[in-house]
Amino acid sequence: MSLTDQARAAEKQRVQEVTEKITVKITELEEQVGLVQSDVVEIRKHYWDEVTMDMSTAEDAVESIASMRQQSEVLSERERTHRQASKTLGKLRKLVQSPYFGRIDFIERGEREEEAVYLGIASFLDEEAGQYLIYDWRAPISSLYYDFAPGEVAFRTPNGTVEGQMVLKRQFVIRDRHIHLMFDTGVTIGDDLLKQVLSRSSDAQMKTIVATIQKEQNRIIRNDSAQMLIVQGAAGSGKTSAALQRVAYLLYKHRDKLSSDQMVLFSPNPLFNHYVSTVLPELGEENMQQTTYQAYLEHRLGEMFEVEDSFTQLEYVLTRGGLEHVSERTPVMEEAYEARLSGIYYKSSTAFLAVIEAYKKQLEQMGMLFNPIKFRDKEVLSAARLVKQFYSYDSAIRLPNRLELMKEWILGQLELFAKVEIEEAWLDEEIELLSSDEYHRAYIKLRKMEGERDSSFDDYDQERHLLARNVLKKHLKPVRSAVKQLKFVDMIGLYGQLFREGAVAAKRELIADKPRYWSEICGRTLEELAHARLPYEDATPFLYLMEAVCGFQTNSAVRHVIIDEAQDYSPFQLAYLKRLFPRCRMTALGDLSQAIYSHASAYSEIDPIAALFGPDQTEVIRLVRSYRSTREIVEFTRGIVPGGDAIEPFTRAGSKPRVIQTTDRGSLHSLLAAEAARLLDEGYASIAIITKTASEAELAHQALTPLMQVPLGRVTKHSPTFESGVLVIPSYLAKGVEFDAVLLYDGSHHQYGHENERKLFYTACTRAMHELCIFALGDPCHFITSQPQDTYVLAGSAEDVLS
Ligand SMILES: Nc1ncnc2c1ncn2[C@@H]1O[C@H](COP(=O)(O)OP(=O)(O)OP(=O)(O)O)[C@@H](O)[C@H]1O
Repeated sequence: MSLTDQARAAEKQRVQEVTEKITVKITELEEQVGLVQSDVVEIRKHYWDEVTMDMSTAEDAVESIASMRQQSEVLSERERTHRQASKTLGKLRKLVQSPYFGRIDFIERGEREEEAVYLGIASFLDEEAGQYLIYDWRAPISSLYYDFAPGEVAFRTPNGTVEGQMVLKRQFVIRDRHIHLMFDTGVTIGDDLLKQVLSRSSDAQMKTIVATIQKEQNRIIRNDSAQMLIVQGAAGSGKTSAALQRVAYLLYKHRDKLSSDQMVLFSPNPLFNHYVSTVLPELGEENMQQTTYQAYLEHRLGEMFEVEDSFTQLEYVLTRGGLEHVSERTPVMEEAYEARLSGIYYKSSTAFLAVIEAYKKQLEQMGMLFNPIKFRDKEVLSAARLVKQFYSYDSAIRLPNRLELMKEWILGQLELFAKVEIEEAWLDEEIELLSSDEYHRAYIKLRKMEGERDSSFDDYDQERHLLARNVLKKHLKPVRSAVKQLKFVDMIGLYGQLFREGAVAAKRELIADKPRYWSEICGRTLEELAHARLPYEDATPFLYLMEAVCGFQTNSAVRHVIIDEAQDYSPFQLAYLKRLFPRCRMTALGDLSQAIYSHASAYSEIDPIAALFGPDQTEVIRLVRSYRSTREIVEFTRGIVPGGDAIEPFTRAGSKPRVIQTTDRGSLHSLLAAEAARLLDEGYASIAIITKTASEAELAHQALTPLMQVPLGRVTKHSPTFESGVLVIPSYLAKGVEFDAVLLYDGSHHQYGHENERKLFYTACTRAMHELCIFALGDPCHFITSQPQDTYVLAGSAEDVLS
């Protein structure tokens, strides 16, 4: 719809006026912030001058404390004002460059006058006129912009629904205070603007989408009713984008009671953390806490074990136990591999979670294991004695509470032990080795105990006793502290017991439906535990058992948990997170088609996740439109996964994916290098050469580096960030991120010949925004050849392509 010249001129004029008003406000605020800052500095500098401290009498003391409190209140009030003003200033500085992106004219039912509502990343009030010149995109009325085309409309407010007519919907692109683009639109959010946004080059960091949020994404962002919001959406459908705008929305809506540090985002890897870390600051909000599940496991178990990470496990699975290139694989090797797969699957299932629950119940009656309490070479309390003590408590008392009683009892026993141990000769030797400092300290202490009498170390017995007590106390400290941390519970033994034949008479029945290769699984688990190694598949069950026995650690401060790539979590892991954050709401975003791990995915059936909060508290939203890739790429990739035909491409055209077949690695590398150079020439900023595994990435990087005209980056699981340019990245680390062009390193049948590699292949291909080119060393895999011929171009042999 074209705008009249008059309308254009009026909008230009308005932008000028609004940015001028914002500029004035910025100047005012800068002054205010400066003043408040000097106040804060002054108060800090003269803090104690203003406080009268006199502790002579009780009354003076009370007065002194009151004066101190008053002074700190003044200081915190100034600091708060400073923080608030700086935050507003930050928002205004963004706003002045691009004050708004949308306008809707709305007439409320029963009213005659229409109101023009301009939407930006924050609201701006003209204080003199008492009128909002810009509305925050998160304000209730702003939802009209995302949800409706002009016509009959309605929006919800805390006081009820407001109905009316939208008579105009206009979009703007304003940069550096100038209107670059402006048009009226009939559809929800004009496809033209979205097409323009999506055609731009990708970036090493994600961008906000507030100007072009789609209706179905708005449902995710503004959902405030579900305790558990499950988003199941196609690759590139905007799950992560919607989740980040949702965080901004919730921070706005609940600004009196919710702060960014009460929200936690679980990301698939540290690289992804960096990738999304600029979205909220771009919207003028502080970032929420960001972590990975792996970092949490490390934090809890890293002291006890060498904890395997999920990527090492995946690498094992994808390289078939590191035997990928071994020509003569024996049946034993094959079996060990299959056994581990079966173990991975079983240990992440809800069936195993139920086994652990049942095991915990059983431990209430029998089967607890303890580490003996040792001091030097003596056993203070044997494991058997601890077991006896444990089961002497009332069996109705919960395990963690009984362990608390045990803890007190053991500390008491250590006191008794110390009374006898103090006579031992080794203490005399230690006393002789005391430094003069330590000796002096002991003397002072003795004087204090003696009531400051001028006693000296004239009584040998007294002196020896005192010094021995000090020395013994020092040596017993680590033992006492281990007891306080419940380290006397033999957690490794307890977990191992689940896999040990006949360890506890009844427990074998706990595992009624044993998975395939059960005895191999048991053997391997016990061996790993014996070497203080914890395979990734054991980490969550181990932690769960530890908490069931010793007491659950919870974090009640966190009110909202967002789990991205939720399909990569097992139902067990999600259940664990739910327990860890008992007061939180959850948003889980996932795509079953990208479930690349061998364990059961929480997304394979919605039921187990819905059960976490109950069906009444759970809502599922599906996104089927894919925004990232061109229509041609989506038409090709959607055929790879079951149910993919439901994925709708967005109408952005590009060229068809190409498949280039070669027969030797030398020409594969020359072709890849030539293709990367061509894409750079065409102006693409980010080009990813995606390999299946990290070991393949290392090989590819080595071989390609000398052939490239630009520096070739390489992403590993330790990379905290990535830059634009050309880089080599293993498929599973490319999750969640995107590139202008993807060159799939080797999509041959040899590399992607197994059914369980389908989703990995799909994930890798769907990282491409504008160009996808798949190389194949030998025959292309059947995930390609089973696609309709017209969805890709087969570029013959290497010679054809080069010529
Ligand atoms: N409403 C929108 N307006 C503009 N861009 C959008 C919109 N929705 C999604 N996009 C863009 O589409 C791309 C994919 O979005 P995003 O990464 O959030 O998808 P995803 O569903 O999390 O993808 P995946 O599961 O494949 O990682 C991003 O470049 C994002 O900016």
